Amino acid sequence: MDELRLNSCSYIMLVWAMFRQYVPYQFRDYFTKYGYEFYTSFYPYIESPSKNTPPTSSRNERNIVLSMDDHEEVSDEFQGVKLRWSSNKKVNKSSSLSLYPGRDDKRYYKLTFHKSRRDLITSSYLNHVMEEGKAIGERNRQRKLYTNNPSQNWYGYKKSDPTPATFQTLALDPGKKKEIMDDLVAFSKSKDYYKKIGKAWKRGYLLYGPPGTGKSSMIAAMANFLDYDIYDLELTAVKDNIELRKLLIETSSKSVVVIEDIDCSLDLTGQRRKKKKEEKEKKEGEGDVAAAIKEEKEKGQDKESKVTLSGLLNFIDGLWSACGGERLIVFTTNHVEQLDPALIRRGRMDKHIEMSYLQLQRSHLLFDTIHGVLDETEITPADVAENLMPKSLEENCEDCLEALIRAILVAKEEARVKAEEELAAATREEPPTTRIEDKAVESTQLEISDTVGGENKDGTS
Ligand SMILES: Nc1ncnc2c1ncn2[C@@H]1O[C@H](COP(=O)(O)OP(=O)(O)OP(=O)(O)O)[C@@H](O)[C@H]1O
Ligand SMILES: [Mg+2]
Repeated sequence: MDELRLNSCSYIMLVWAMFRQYVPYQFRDYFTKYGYEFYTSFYPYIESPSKNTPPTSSRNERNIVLSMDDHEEVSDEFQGVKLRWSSNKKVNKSSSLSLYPGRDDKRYYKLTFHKSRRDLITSSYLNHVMEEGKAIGERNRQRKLYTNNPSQNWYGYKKSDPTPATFQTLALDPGKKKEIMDDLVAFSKSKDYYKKIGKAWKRGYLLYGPPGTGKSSMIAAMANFLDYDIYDLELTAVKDNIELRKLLIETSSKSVVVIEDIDCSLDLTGQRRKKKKEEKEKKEGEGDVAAAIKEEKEKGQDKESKVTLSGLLNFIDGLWSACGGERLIVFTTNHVEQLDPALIRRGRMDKHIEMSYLQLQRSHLLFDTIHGVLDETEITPADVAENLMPKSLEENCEDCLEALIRAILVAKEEARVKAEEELAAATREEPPTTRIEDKAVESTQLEISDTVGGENKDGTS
């Protein structure tokens, strides 16, 4: 038996070697194609990875993409109609002489269906395939975070992965969170609406609130929720309005263009006010003040040659903003009151979202303690996130919550001492010196033992 097997293998090897030696490359393809069809008619399995087209997936892709091998066939069904796709290649005549035959062959897919269903296939099936292909491409594209870095002759974008914050990880009033998510979904599905009213398919969001309240986290959550790229635009790195327009044109659709801390990105907000102030001072004849402002203006002349308020307004809703679609423009600021009203009016910043100090939801035995100490203490989600983060593997939920209570008490004591200092400064008395940490830790022990060790304050255990 072994001898027979050995002989048949050697015969096959001999035939294969003669085939590759004497059959010209162009004809080989016919033999392979019909040989393949003959083979698959007996062997119903599909092998993967196939020889020429291994499965592909990029770092961030969620699914593995299988592609077809040469001469492979795949059947499909659309509205009850059976179709067959086969992968083929057009052999390039010159490639038979080259060292690497086959490298310049043209590969294509052939679709086979019954001619009576021609209309259905050409009118709806092919569109369906294109839409599906686009949707898969969108789902599998690797989203990126771009920033504008000034370089020698043009502003390029550096790419890296978007940050992981999501609406699930964002501590925010549930009603407010739902309102924002619904607004985003409505925007992403309103391509036809914007087309009908003749408006650019874009929407502006202004996120404002104290430092550490989650503005940047909200941007990442919005981009992750809609699967958008993020273009983090550093205005101070932009040479002038022309450059700004160029950067906008280079942004792709399905993206969020972000300008963080807009109030201090550039002195945009003061420009109008400064001009008004100059005119007012001039009218009132206070020559020296006007001269001083004029001199300051000359000194900072190069600053005004950068992006101007009108350049930014055009950036947001001028003609340029209509090129490309499905884009969010997000500004963040800690000082919304300092922004020029024209910059944040509806139509530019359509939705204003205030990110504020944390209101804690009822969640844990220590809640009452935290709620009690939280009165009049302003604490940002950033502070809470930092203190709730376990500092070692041994720390558990209780340890983190106690660390949070300590931090809140320290913040409260700091606020009390600061208020006393301000009061003393106002009435010229020396404030009592108190070591904040000792006082806070002492009252923490008191608070926690009341709640956790013994009974709750209200007598429940
Ligand atoms: N609402 C929140 N929910 C969850 N984590 C938050 C929230 N707000 C802040 N954080 C945490 O605090 C850190 C700082 O938050 P973030 O950078 O979003 O604040 P910010 O409002 O942008 O601050 P700044 O105004 O200084 O830029 C983040 O790493 C995040 O983990
Ligand atoms: Mg921020």
